[in-house]
Amino acid sequence: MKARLDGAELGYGAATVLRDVSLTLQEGERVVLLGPSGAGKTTLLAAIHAQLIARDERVALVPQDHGLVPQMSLRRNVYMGRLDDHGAVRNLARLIYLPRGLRDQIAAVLAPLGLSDHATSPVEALSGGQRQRTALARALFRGGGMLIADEPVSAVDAMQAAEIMALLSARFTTAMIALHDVALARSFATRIIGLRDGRIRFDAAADRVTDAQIARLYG
Ligand SMILES: Nc1ncnc2c1ncn2[C@@H]1O[C@H](COP(=O)(O)OP(=O)(O)OP(=O)(O)O)[C@@H](O)[C@H]1O
Repeated sequence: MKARLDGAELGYGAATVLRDVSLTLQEGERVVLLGPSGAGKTTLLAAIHAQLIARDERVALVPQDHGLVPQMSLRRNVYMGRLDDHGAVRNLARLIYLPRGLRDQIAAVLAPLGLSDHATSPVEALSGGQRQRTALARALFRGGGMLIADEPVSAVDAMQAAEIMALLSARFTTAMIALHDVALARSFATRIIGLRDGRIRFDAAADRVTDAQIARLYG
């Protein structure tokens, strides 16, 4: 068992966003969260992330806003996926001078994401799609037992999105990802959770979720 919520109320301060959330996430599941804007997908991802972090599990995270440092190079931002593996002094030294071995490891992650030509560019000079792929590269470089990602392919074209989701599937056996593209969700997920108006509306194996159930989330 990776994570579990049992009748949880999730929200911010006194404001409850999701009520009565019960779910268990098992190793090997690829869960996609679907639901309209504001339904609580980010809130649920944050709750699962907090639980895993509290248990010292290694999680690769792709936040919706990417969480990049704009003034630093793409490859230094990717390096930051492993900051918590080392103390401050070593990190500072590496952020000033990235040793050859690490540059090579980062290059291997950049290549399949089409970012090789931009390794030394500052993130602020990248396009929206390139920034999103930088955040994905950082997650791949970090690795770990689970991926948590919030709309990780919203800024790339459909072809790239499918390729990236396949890459993520190959690298992470367990994942929870918020998506808005239903077709992509169906091709990636082993399980789909539908959220609407502060509640889980359905939670089932992907091949058992009907198009009508999904349409009702957005209707
Ligand atoms: N930091 C916060 N403080 C207070 N309320 C918040 C905060 N973050 C989100 N909310 C509220 O919680 C609700 C759910 O937001 P959340 O970001 O989880 O939805 P979402 O399904 O991820 O939406 P989107 O698809 O637009 O990213 C919204 O009503 C939002 O306004």
